[in-house]
Amino acid sequence: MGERNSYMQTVDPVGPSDAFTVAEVRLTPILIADPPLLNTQGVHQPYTPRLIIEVVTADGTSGVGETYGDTRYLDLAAPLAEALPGHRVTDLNGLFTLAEQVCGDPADVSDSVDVGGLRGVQTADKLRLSVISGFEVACLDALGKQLGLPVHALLGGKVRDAVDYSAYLFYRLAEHPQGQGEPDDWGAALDPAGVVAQARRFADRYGFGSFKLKGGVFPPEQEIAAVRALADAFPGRPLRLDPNGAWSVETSLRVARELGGVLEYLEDPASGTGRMAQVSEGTAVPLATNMCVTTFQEIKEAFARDAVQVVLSDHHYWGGLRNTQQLAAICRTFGVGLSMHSNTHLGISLAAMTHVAATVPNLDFACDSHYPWQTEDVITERHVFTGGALTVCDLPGLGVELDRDALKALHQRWLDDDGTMRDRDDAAAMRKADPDWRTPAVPRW
Ligand SMILES: O=C([O-])C(=O)C[C@H](O)[C@@H](O)C(=O)[O-]
Ligand SMILES: [Mg+2]
Repeated sequence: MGERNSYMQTVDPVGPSDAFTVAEVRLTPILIADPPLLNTQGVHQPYTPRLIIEVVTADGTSGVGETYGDTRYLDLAAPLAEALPGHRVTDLNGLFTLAEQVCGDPADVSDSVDVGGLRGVQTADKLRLSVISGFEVACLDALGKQLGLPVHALLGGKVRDAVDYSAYLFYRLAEHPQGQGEPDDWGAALDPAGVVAQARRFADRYGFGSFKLKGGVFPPEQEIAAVRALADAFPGRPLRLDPNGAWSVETSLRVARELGGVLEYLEDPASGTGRMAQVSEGTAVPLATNMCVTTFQEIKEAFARDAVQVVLSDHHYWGGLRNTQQLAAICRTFGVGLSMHSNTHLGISLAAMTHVAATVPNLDFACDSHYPWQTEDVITERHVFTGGALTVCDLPGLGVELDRDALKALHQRWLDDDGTMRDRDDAAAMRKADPDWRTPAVPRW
């Protein structure tokens, strides 16, 4: 534990040049409560790691960012935090160069599938971009506060005053295996009736008008039945199903045939651009992805083969808010739809998502967000969904304020952890309920 504590680091101010110069960077890894949500890999851990990044400028302005907090991200964030003082928060392009210089040797990263993020194959570039995204958001937040401008204005200005979000439905257990974690009153959702009840509660409480079900958990017939039950309960509402690449091409095509009339899009039915292209060829149901197109390099093949019709952007994946805008422009150019992906996150990331979403003209679909599942936060005022949307904030920066007591408490939880929760591992969490559980081979069905 001792060595890990060094992540809570403060870098001394260096060389005053002007108010925009970064004087100090603080990295605070935290563990946040997460409910027992099921996916094809297993179940969410009772607590999941996030990293909170604070960039303080020479005039004492502090900007905040948030990203993944697993060890492999912390290992890249630490040298970047050390190198950033002396650079300006305006030098966002320089952030990428700096990260390339200090964030380690790409060869050190295995190309295994990223279990926690379910984002396809893990590479050094992807890890580095996810780290940069948190720093970029923190720099933009600081700059916006200094200039008295909201982040969306720094990105060129909002084109909408509210951003629509979709209800993110999960099959789930009533409680974590072995009674760990924080209890909640959602109960289990393991069949169509449970899924509909969960959707009803989301709709009543937050006004969400569209629904996404995380699939790949049960055999496809059961998930088809759940989507049909949703269609009956909410006639005409946009529905999505996302098994995270768990199905074969044949299974994907069968599900597409059966649900063709009710799905807005089918998300990552099969894994990899090749399989997605085969599915796409055989169905008119639009295919969406946050797995086979997650970097600029992956776009060309996927678009050329018409493997996907919708890309789910995610500023953590793509290296920040400005890269998300670039992705949006590419999608617009090629007539590919744009939606927004989410992983377990807190209010800083939701604010960042909302700012960039407000600036993208071709945001064609309501964005995903896990936020309603998160009961803890590090900001003083939680975001409130009204009519399924968030109002775009016009306050300077992101428009959120860090709750330092909450941050301290969640960091303490990270310090107190014996290491088991510091790296998200849904399969390991599932083994607490089923000791024989192994990450299923793909395709699972
Ligand atoms: O749309 C997606 O693929 C996700 O949101 C990936 C996530 O990791 C989700 O499956 C989860 O949190 O279990
Ligand atoms: Mg997905």
